[in-house]
Amino acid sequence: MKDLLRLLGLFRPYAGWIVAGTALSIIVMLANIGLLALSGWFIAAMALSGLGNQMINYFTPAAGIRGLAILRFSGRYIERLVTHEATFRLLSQLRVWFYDHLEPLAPARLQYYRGGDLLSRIRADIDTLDNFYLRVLAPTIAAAISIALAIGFMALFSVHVALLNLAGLLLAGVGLPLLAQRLGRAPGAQAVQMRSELRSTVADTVRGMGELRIYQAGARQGERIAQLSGALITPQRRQAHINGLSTALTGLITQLSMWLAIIIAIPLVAQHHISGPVLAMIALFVLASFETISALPLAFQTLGETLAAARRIFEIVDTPPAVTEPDTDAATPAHFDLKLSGLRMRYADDAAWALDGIDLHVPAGDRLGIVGATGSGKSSLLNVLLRFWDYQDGDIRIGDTPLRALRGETVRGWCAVVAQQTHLFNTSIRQNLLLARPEATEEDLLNALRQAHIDDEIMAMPEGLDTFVGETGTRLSGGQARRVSIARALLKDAPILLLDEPTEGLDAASEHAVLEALETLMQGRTTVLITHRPQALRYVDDIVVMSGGRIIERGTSAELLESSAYLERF
Ligand SMILES: Nc1ncnc2c1ncn2[C@@H]1O[C@H](COP(=O)(O)OP(=O)(O)OP(=O)(O)O)[C@@H](O)[C@H]1O
Repeated sequence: MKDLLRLLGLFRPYAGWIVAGTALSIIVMLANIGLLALSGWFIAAMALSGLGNQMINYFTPAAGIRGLAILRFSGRYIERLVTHEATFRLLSQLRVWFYDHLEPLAPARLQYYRGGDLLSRIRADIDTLDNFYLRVLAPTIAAAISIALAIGFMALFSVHVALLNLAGLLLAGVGLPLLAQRLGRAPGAQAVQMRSELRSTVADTVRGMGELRIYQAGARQGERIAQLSGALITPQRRQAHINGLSTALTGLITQLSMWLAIIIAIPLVAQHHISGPVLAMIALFVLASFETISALPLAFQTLGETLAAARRIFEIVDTPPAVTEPDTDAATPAHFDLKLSGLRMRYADDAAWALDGIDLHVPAGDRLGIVGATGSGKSSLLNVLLRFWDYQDGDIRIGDTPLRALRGETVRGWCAVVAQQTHLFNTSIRQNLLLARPEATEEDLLNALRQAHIDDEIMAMPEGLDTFVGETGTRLSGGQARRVSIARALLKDAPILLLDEPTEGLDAASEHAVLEALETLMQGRTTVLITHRPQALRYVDDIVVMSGGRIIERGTSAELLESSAYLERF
């Protein structure tokens, strides 16, 4: 119930559209019932007048029938327009709303979710939420109002028939759907879960296609996907059975109600309470009134699936970000030097300290190299500086401003990052560069590429700046991708530069080219360079050595690099 109310709250901004769509579907339903009932009356009245040789005004009912028919199809057309427009508006807003909540969780809180699972929540679960309006909310409200009006109208002719009709409608429209919902809840939730699992596995498979081919594991992975897909059929089959049974029972109740209504109404004709044509009208009215509840079984069945999707969405939306942001930013510092004192950080309350009492000072414009064995805490330091993770003890200042007094967005705006795995989007080199500065001119882009020592190589490609880089930059060599990301960092023109193993995995020639590009990038910027490569360390002023989250050695680059024994350790 709590989830349902919360879901309703999400739809509140679209109340106008929802009311319009619902009102139109009520009009269509009532026009349909009216059409059938009036036609029944008209045909019976015409037949009786023929038998009794009586005059009858057939213009008015004929016009009424035509009017109702026009109202029915034009109403249906406008209703579809309105409900679809509302659906698309809702859908786009829901996605943006979800993304707004998702973004602050990256990367810290999202590391526990599989990529495909997140994708499934963004796409399929949001689509399922959208069913709530089209298949649950609108049909339920429309049915409730239409039933009240229809039964009120029937009571004008016969209270008994009205009560019988109401009982039939409640049984088919509420009793059956409730039963179907109970039965459909488990397979509904199961289907959502399994679809998400299937999507995650397919996404994983597509990403790992290369490895699967190398290890000839494609067939095994294919079998796994087939198994998951086969398993999904079981809850879907159960849902289909429930659906079919509920449709069949609805049909049965509809027919029974009509026949019982005729049986109740025949004595009324005999007692001259109603005329013969009204009997025909009553029978067809009862039959047609069941259209009001025709969408309810599906509505109740969909509700289980929708609520399961809503819970998965709310689970993410309710996750608190790893870093608590201040409402407003403190003043921008005059100098971008970095001061860390007594800094301690761990990823969970019961985890070991990833950073355990770090004291550091990088004056503005200076370059600090950090080395250390794997797991010594180097990347954790960058995670904290970038406000992706919070720290538990100690203090970090940019200039004189405490890091915690600054919003993450602001801090990240002052930092350019080049890492071993800087992500390039599957679009053109131009678009990848514009990410850093959307307003950059062609000349700015070429300048950045020149400074990153990659302009010649890119301009030699047939499509130059418009060359597509492929998924995660696979159409570029490792060194080229690294230099494109350096050009991007140059365009950003940020005062602080964070470099995480920027030359890792490159051969000597590529490393040299990347280091030349980095040399330009580092000019005048406060730089923290994490690296294992002795070549790279020649470009920094000071070096600290980390181990187990602590700084165990520090000195100038010249001092430490003199010791060859030291270099061999990392
Ligand atoms: N996202 C994370 N969640 C939980 N623990 C983490 C996370 N990232 C790092 N750790 C842990 O924190 C410690 C420090 O890891 P960190 O990645 O900072 O080391 P590193 O020196 O950068 O290592 P490498 O050179 O391999 O990148 C390790 O024990 C690691 O397991």
